[in-house]
Amino acid sequence: MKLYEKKDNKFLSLLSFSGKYKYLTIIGCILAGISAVLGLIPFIYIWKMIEEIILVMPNYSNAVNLAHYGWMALFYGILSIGIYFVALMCTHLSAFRNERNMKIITMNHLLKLPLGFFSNKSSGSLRKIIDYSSATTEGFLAHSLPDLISALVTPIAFLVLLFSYNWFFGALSLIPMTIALLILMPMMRGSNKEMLIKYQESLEDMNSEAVEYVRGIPVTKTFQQSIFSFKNFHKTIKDYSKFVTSYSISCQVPYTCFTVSINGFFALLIPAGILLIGSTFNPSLFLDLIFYIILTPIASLIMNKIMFSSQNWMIAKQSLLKIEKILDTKPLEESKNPQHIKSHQINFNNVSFKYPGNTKETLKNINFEIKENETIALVGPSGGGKTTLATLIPRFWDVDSGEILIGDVNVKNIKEKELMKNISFIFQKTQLFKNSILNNVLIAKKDAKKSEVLEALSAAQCDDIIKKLPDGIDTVIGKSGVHLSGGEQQRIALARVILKDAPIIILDEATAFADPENEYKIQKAFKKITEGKTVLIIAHRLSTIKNVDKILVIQSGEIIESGPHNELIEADGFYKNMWDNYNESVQWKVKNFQSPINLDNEKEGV
Ligand SMILES: Nc1ncnc2c1ncn2[C@@H]1O[C@H](COP(=O)(O)OP(=O)(O)OP(=O)(O)O)[C@@H](O)[C@H]1O
Repeated sequence: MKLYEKKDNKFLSLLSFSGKYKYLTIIGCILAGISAVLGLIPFIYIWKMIEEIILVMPNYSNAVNLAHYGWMALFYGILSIGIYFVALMCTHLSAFRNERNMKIITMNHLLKLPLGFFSNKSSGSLRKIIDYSSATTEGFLAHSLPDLISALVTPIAFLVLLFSYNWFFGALSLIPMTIALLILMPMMRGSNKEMLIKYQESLEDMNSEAVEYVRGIPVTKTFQQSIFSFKNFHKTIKDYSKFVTSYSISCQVPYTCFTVSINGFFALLIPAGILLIGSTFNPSLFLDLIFYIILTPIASLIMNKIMFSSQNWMIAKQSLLKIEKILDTKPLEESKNPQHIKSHQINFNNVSFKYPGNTKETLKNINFEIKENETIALVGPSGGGKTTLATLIPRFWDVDSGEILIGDVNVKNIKEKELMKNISFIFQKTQLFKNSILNNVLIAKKDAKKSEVLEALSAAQCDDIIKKLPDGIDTVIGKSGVHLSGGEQQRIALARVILKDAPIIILDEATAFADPENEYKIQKAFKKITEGKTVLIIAHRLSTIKNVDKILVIQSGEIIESGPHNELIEADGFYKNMWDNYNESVQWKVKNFQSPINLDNEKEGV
């Protein structure tokens, strides 16, 4: 049976996550309905006991059926609870399966999504969607659904009972119930439904601003902006409180009327009963009245169950929609006839691309070639599209038109595993795990020997880092007292790339190495990594790319100039202007700071 099928009916969509366990949900619901009906029977026996007592008054010894009625009430009460227990077991088993499958299906789908999808979403927000959504839908299926079914089934049995004893009292009891239903229905639909969605959204906004506020405390303190920084968080709290107040006020009248009507049976029944019974005592009429006084409070229980279960369904439905949004994101297409890479030359042929949801193209008609073992640099103004262009090679996104070839094979026809094996992508922002340095590097090549890892670390200029750590390469990063600077983290990440030894290197040169010594070492490691490889480097410091084979100048998603450094300088165009500005800024830096780096190194590239 296929797990998860998107359907227009969201309840069926949700249930499909349970697979064949969905039948347990159905059985659970049927049992919950039976239990609800059986739960009414003890009330009849209690009433019968009262009836017998009243009819034999004052000769109580004649009340011979009391014990039988009592046992029957107890029997049906226990039977009803027992069946409800089994019903809950069934719905729980199915709900647990549903939660588990929802998590597995969503996580599996995430693994198939283009890597670019994750650049738009924080891992925290994805985790929250998956955890929170599966937990709320589990809660609904396990508890609220059987409650809702029993609350819907009970009124039918209840109505039969109401009219089988005394139609007048039955009709009278029905008036507050009908009023309550009429109030409840609009509360569960239309603007109130939207209000509930908005309520959830404003709660989420407030929570994420709270996280943002706590995360930003060091920055805001540095700039002594505590009140300013609190403004956003304060605004979400105020918005939330404003919303909740107006929501509560809007519910005030209908909810009060609802509560009054579901609890107001007595206000109608007792005076009506007294009027009907009149001055001459009619025991049969009096008994009917007692019966309705015993029975009608069940109605308020039913109404409350309907209200809370419907609310929980609305929340579960919103959660399901969030999961469906992730599942609707198209995974990368796997080629039916995958081909192997024969060389490591890269070609961009008429490539155009725009980000999902954007109207403007980020890259327009890009054409260039990187021959095997050549190094090409991308330069240009911020936001021009350099990173976007580089991320298209390892298929973070698929191109909208044109093609990207590696060794004459379209990247779309290369198996993901082979593509990833052949490319190392060095990001500006390093991601190290809270694990030992050894395991952090081993991610690049699981079966590598310790000596290979040490060699890679040494080539990545990490010897000084390892030496100062208490347990050498077995030191766990992030453990108390073990902290690596940004530059040191970058060097550990470079060791991974050296160990992986992929023939194609895509390198996003970091700009934020504050420490000149780190910067020098990283440049040295970069040199080692790129030897004999096909390299695409996104350069921010022009000195490092002076000797590359070709430089592409990207502006507004287009290649506006291309060629080696000297040719571009001679052309006296955009690049020449960038180069002059860059040199000016280097001179300015040297004048203002006593950098320990040799200026020759800086200008010639290392
Ligand atoms: N994930 C994304 N979703 C939507 N738009 C994006 C995304 N990433 C980048 N962009 C947009 O694409 C354009 C190009 O961005 P890109 O990061 O490729 O530029 P860049 O030249 O690498 O900039 P920088 O030098 O500052 O890193 C920008 O306008 C940016 O806002």
